[in-house]
Amino acid sequence: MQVYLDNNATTMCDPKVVEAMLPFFSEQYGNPNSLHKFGSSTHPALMNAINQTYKAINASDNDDIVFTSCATESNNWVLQSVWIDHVLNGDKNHIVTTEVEHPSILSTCKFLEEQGVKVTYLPVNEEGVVEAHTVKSFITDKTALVSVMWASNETGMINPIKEIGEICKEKGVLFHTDGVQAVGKIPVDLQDVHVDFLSFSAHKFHGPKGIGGLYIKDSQELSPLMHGGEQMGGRRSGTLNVPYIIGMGKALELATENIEETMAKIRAKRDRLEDALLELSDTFTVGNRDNRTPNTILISIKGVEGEGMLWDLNNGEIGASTGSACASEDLEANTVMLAIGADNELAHTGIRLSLSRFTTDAEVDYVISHFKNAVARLRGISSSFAKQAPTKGGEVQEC
Ligand SMILES: Cc1ncc(COP(=O)(O)O)c(CN[C@@H](CS)C(=O)O)c1O
Repeated sequence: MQVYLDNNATTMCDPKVVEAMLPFFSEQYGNPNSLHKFGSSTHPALMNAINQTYKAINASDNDDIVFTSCATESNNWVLQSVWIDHVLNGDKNHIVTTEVEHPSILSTCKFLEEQGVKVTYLPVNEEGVVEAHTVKSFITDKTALVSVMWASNETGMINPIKEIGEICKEKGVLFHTDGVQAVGKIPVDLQDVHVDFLSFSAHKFHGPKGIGGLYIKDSQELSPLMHGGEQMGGRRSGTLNVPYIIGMGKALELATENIEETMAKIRAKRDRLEDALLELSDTFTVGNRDNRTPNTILISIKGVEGEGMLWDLNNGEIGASTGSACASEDLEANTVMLAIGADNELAHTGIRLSLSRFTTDAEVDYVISHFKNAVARLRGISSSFAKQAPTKGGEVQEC
């Protein structure tokens, strides 16, 4: 049995999404900006996809949604253009973000620091969540932007975005949220939550890789990163990726049409899996389930290196990760586990399991069985663990 439990890295394209996309590769393949029928024949489906996208996040007609190639582009666009508009051409010089953002935020902030921008990387609490009062305390009159992810790709933990948005609105500071792990997974209602910018990416909610978007509140000014061609009203030049935009729209419709019911079904499987794995001695999972995306588990297994566990799971045809795929090449400790206070040894034991609406009960049963056997195998050969007698209480005593 093959079981895919790395849906926070990317998801399978829903077959219904593929079906919606197909006609726009070799039948209705015109450039939407062309004046002839080959181009204009794509417009009805494009408009439908745009409407599906607006509906999925409850954006208003006054707002802009600009299609990008991915959330990494969307994140880079917001950070670099706020720098251009409000630092280089304004009187601001400060950005507030968190220690646990995705590399596309953290690396871009590092680049901006090299250009002289002051960046505050806020700590997270023991649950991996940034607290709204902490954000408030670091905003100054020189702050150009606050950027806090809606939900963590590593832990699934959900940040207090509504509170932070109210603080930023009150202080007159622009607010960006990286919504990649929220859109299509939990309710995102931008008439209820104040954000100026929101990044999202289709391959996180069973759409195609290579298409994402940036929500821009009230269609406010934001210098373009991509010039030439004037598509999207000049906000993001480049020929529109018609099949992928249509695929993203369909994926959003499928992901959000009964989102509460879908979340409940995924959470039931996740909780059953998490409860079973926590029966193993000296394990813990990060974060309160009630404040976590319904599909994610970040579990620490004392005495078992994350990479070794991944290898064993992979041998059992189970796909998981030690954290963000972007960081999977390096054998560094999980940065989020370090940020919540785990020591370096423990931070190397994290395994991220992320389910989807396609995960079955039979797959969960298989993973439970294989995971427990793998832990027993790996602990049996672990020098650091073998000497210790695991206890129910989790406090392991020297033999
Ligand atoms: C919160 C967050 N923000 C941005 C991205 C990047 O999305 P792209 O569309 O691939 O550019 C991701 C993708 N995180 C994957 C791959 S690194 C993970 O394994 O966690 C994300 O989770």
